[in-house]
Amino acid sequence: MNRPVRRALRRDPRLLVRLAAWSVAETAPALVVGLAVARAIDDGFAAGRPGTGFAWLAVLAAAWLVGAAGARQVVLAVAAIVEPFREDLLGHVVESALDRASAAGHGPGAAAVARSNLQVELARDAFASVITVVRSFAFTVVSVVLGLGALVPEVLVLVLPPFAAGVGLFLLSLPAMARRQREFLLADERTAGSLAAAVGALRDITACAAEDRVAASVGARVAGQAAAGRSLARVTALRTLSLAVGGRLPVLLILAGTPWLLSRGAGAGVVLGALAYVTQSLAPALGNLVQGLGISGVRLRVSLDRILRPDVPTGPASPALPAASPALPAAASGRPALSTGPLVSASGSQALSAGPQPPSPERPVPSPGPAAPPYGPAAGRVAARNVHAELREVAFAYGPHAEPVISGLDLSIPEGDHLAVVGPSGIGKSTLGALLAGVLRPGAGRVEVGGVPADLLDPACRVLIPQEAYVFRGTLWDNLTYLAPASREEVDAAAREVGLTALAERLGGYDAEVSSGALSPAERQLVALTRAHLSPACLVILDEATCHLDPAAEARAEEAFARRGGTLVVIAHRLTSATRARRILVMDGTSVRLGGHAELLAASPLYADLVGHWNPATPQEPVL
Ligand SMILES: Nc1ncnc2c1ncn2[C@@H]1O[C@H](COP(=O)(O)OP(=O)(O)OP(=O)(O)O)[C@@H](O)[C@H]1O
Repeated sequence: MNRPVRRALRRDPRLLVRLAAWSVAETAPALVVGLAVARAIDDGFAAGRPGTGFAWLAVLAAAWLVGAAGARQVVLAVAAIVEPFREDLLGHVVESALDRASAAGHGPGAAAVARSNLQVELARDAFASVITVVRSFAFTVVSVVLGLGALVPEVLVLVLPPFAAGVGLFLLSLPAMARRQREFLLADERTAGSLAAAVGALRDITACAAEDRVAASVGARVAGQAAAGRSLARVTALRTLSLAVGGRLPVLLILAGTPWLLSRGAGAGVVLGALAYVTQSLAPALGNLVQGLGISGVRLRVSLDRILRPDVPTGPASPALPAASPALPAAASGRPALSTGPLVSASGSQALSAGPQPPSPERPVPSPGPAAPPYGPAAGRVAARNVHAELREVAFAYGPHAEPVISGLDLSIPEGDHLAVVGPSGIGKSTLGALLAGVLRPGAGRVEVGGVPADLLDPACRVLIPQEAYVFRGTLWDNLTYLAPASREEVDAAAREVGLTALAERLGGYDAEVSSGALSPAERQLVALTRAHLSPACLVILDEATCHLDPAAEARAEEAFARRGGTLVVIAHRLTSATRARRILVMDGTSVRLGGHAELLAASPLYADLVGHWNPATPQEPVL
């Protein structure tokens, strides 16, 4: 770790000489302050010679000017040392990235390089800060010792021992402090990283009903950070003690030793001058050292560790959610959970396996239906005997004081049903879909699927496809088989059924890389629909999942799901969806009505009204 630092310091000795020379100028006030105050009082104002007093104060003012000019040059000299250090580290980062990329056989990861660059900037700043602080401390101490020696050498006996004790205490506590500061820094980053990951994955977390697990995981990070903070606070007390001993005790000793100093011929000005040296120069220099080394030194170390030894786990710069992604259950929404890893096929395939056999990529998806075996639950989830959905006295509101979107709803959806849900926009259709999928929990009443509360149901039993379909960066094949492994024939068949074949060919086959941004909304919907079609779920909820498709493509996709078996709930975007369904649920806010198309036309004014706005002769249907 020290190599780049040593290299930077040894690169050009002239730079160090220049830095030292300007440091002398910068610390001119520290050298002069006590002397000027003492002489201004003893030889000037107290002796009735104000001219001499002002002259000494002018000397002090001149020293401040010299100090200011010196400080400016010091910044430039430090930059001259630090910038090559930065370039050195940058070169290392780029070379390592290229080496790793050529070893792995792909281009350098831009994100990794960007992260390392950030570490380089942090290391550069920390290095500059450490040089500044340590150098300033050394020059200030020498200046103060010289100044006190010139003023009244006896006072050194009162100042130096406690000051040395304070510095000693600080140096003794430094390793523990650095360690704990570093642990706190890393804990802080881990908390921020896991929070950022959780916020970025909120949709997936909700879809997978993984809120409790993610909250526990983030909570553990927060608790870890709190513990690191407490532990740091304990050593910080030592730091405060070292400041008190090194910076404040000399003041007390000078005050207590004033009679002694006066008896040795010192005047009141000398005592004041000695106090000025301690309070204006020595104590601040010690404070800066303690603060600067304790924080910047640790930052320098952590950053250099990350740059030079990226494989050493010093704490992720932007860690993914720990443990959450590999174990999250299959996405109820038909979307992958957090990562594009292999998790979903595992949980998705287990869902229908009657026994403990491992999932096989070639194993055909059993056709769901009343004779389907009990669904094996994902971890922490409950198996359902069937997917008969039952809603009893269900009420739901989006907040404790919000108007309920759904209230007193009773609904029975037998296994194998094909139900269309229609109603005006904002009436609660998606809310009903989310309750059925277990993504939302009812405020009152029960929503059960196969006798199991919907939110506790094994996610593999049902799939909810929302309006905005989710496609992750990866191959088309990975996107399609995300919820369950499938053979080539099965994928071909599902693609044909749903209407994805032409798109798959146009993209260049199943191995083509796809991403959300590269596909149109309709193409994304086709991918998500085919993925759901391939899944083992026996309860499929399409929440306007075909809204971007043209009417013919929508009809084809819906019919494919109707033929697929299992229970199908279509939250209709167009009324044609209703005419294809076996039963239609009309939601109108205060009540719901269930029935067939003809029956509802006669019995539900709202349904008749919705249909009345729709002229089947024109392609323009009312949007629900
Ligand atoms: N997350 C939420 N927080 C607060 N209110 C919400 C939330 N989601 C929906 N709502 C409100 O709940 C009501 C029902 O919304 P919902 O999306 O279920 O209706 P919808 O019938 O599906 O509408 P659309 O056909 O426009 O999609 C609306 O008033 C909506 O604004």
